[in-house]
Amino acid sequence: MFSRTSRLLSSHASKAAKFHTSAPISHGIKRVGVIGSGQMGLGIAMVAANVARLPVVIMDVNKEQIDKGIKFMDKLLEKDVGKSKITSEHAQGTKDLVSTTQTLKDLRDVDIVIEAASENLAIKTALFADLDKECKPDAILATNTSSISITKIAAATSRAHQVIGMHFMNPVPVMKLVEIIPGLATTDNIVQTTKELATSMGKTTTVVQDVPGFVANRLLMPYINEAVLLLENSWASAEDIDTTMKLGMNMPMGPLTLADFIGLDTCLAIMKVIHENTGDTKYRPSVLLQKYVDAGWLGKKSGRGFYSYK
Ligand SMILES: NC(=O)c1ccc[n+]([C@@H]2O[C@H](COP(=O)([O-])OP(=O)(O)OC[C@H]3O[C@@H](n4cnc5c(N)ncnc54)[C@H](O)[C@@H]3O)[C@@H](O)[C@H]2O)c1
Repeated sequence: MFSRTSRLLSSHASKAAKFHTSAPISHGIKRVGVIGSGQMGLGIAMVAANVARLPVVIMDVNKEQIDKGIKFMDKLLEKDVGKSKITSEHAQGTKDLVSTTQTLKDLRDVDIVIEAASENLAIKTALFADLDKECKPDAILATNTSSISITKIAAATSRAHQVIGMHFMNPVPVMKLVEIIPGLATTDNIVQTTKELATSMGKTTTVVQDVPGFVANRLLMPYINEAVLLLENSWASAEDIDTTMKLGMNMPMGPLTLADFIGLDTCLAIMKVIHENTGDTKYRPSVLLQKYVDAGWLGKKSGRGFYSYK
C-alpha cells in the first residue's frame, strides 16, 4: 500500500474539530474501505474521515486518478479551514486518516467497503466477487451504484445478506441524503448498521426498495433525459432549457448543467439500466446523450459536455 499514513489515528480522532464532530454512534465500524477515487469515492472517503473520524483506505486501479482525488480533497479541506468551518488541526487529522492503494488486498481488515467504481455491471460484479474473497467474513460490502440491482451485485458474492446499497448524492460533502437499499437477502442488522454509519457521516437516510434507479434516479434521470431530448430536437437551446428550470421552477441548476456535473457517461448508464430493467420505452435514453458519450464529451470531468469547462 502506498500510504497517506494512518498514524496517530486515535489522537486525531479525539481532536475532532468543533464544527464537524458527530455524536458517537454505535455502528461498530472501525475502518472503512472505499473503491474508486472519482468524484463520488473521494467525497465518501472525505466525509468518513472528516465527519465520522474513521480511518479510510481508498482503492482505485488508476494511480493518476488517486493523486488527482487526494489533491482535490486537500483543496476542499483548505477551503473549509479558510472559511473557519474546521480548524487546520482537524484538516490535518482528516488527511492522516486517509490512505490509498491500488490493490484490493489492502481492504482485508476493513469493516465495510463502500464501492464507488464506474457505473458498469461487469466491473461491479467482478469487484464484489473479489471483495468477497479478500475481505474478512463479517465485513459489509456496500455499493454506491446509482441504479444497478443490489440483488444482482450481491449474487456475485457468497454473503448476499451482507451486501447493501448506500447511495450518496453528489457532491457528497454537501448533499445530506443517503439512500439505503437492501437487496433481496440483506438482513435487518446490516440495514441498521449502514444507516448508523451514514448518520455518523452527517447524513440523513431513506430506505428504499431495490428497483431500477431506486427513488432518486427513477425521478431525476427521466427529467434529465427529457431535457436532452428537447435539445436533440432543437426545440430550445441548452441555455434556454436550463434557464427555464432555474428561473421558472426555482431549481438550483438546470438539467443539462446538472447532467454535466453528474457525468454524461453516468447519466447514460443509469438510463440504460432503468430502460433495460423495466422494458418500458418511456425510459429510452436520448440518442444525443449516447453521441456525447461516444465522443468522450462526458461533462465537467472531461472538460466538455453540454457546456465547455476549459
Ligand atoms: N456522479 C454522480 O453524480 C453520482 C451520484 C451518485 C452515485 N454515483 C455512482 O457512484 C459511482 C462512481 O461514480 P463517479 O461519478 O465517482 O465516477 P467517476 O468516473 O468519477 O469515478 C469512477 C472511478 O472508479 C475507478 N474504477 C473503475 N474501475 C475500477 C475497478 N475495477 N477498481 C477500482 N477502481 C475502479 C476509476 O478509475 C475512477 O476513478 C457510480 O456507480 C455512479 O453511478 C454517481
